[in-house]
Amino acid sequence: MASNTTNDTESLISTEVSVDRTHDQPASPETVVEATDIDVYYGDEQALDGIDIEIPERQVTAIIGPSGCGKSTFLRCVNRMNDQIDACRVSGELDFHDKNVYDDDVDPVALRRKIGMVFQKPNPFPKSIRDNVAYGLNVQGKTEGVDERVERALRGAALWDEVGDQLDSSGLDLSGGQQQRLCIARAIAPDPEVLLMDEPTSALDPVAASKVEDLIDELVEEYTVIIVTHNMQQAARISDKTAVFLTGGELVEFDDTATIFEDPADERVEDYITGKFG
Ligand SMILES: Nc1ncnc2c1ncn2[C@@H]1O[C@H](COP(=O)(O)OP(=O)(O)OP(=O)(O)O)[C@@H](O)[C@H]1O
Repeated sequence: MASNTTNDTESLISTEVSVDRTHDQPASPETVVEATDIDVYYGDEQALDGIDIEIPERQVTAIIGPSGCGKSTFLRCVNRMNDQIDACRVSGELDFHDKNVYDDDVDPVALRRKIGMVFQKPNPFPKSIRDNVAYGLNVQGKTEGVDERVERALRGAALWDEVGDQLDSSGLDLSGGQQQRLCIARAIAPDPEVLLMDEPTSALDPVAASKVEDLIDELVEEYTVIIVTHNMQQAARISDKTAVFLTGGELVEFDDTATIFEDPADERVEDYITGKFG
């Protein structure tokens, strides 16, 4: 423990945040995404300061921290969604399988097929369920096996049983929780390796949020998941690793989730986890 508040902290943790991740993990997983000295500026304002992190394959990595500390900015660095923000400038190296995604020869659209993204608010297109899921495949010009891939993605997103007989209905007619799982199906249909999730349950009711959490637990068998969450209980429940960002855009600690919540090395992390600030 980093400070002399050990007993207070333990009692808070035991009542408020329980780490119950049971996902089987390989002893030494491969690194799939590696950031080295990533700085991000919006105009003159620095949002991230020298981020170094290695994200392991087929695990859930949670990014937590107070509002404005750069969590979403980091997530958007990974698949270059920040390219779409004019004022945003990124420096440093962000490797996906040892290839810097900021190299000139990287096509961001192709990158985003490999590194899909799910947002806070479900954002299905005003199209049928089938066309929502097939969207990425259509953009790629894929015509063969589309129906099979739509079914596989909907099954993967735990939605097939609910919508398999109404694929021509509008995605907008689904409930919020179903819409979010539809967006997850859309993200996994092109067969990505990494799923970036930016507070994917915060707009959902508790039952729908719980379904998405269960789904993440299944998705990680096939995909690497990086999830931004404000909900520390959720991070403790679903993640293998946790990265704690603090104000100033600094990554102050990154470790196994159990270590972050039960025995953090940095006093500021302990203060944040125990609700002393943020
Ligand atoms: N498009 C943008 N233009 C200018 N500044 C931005 C933009 N997006 C984020 N910022 C600034 O960058 C900093 C980090 O923002 P970011 O949204 O990444 O933080 P966050 O930790 O995800 O916040 P929250 O938890 O509130 O969503 C903040 O100061 C924010 O105001």
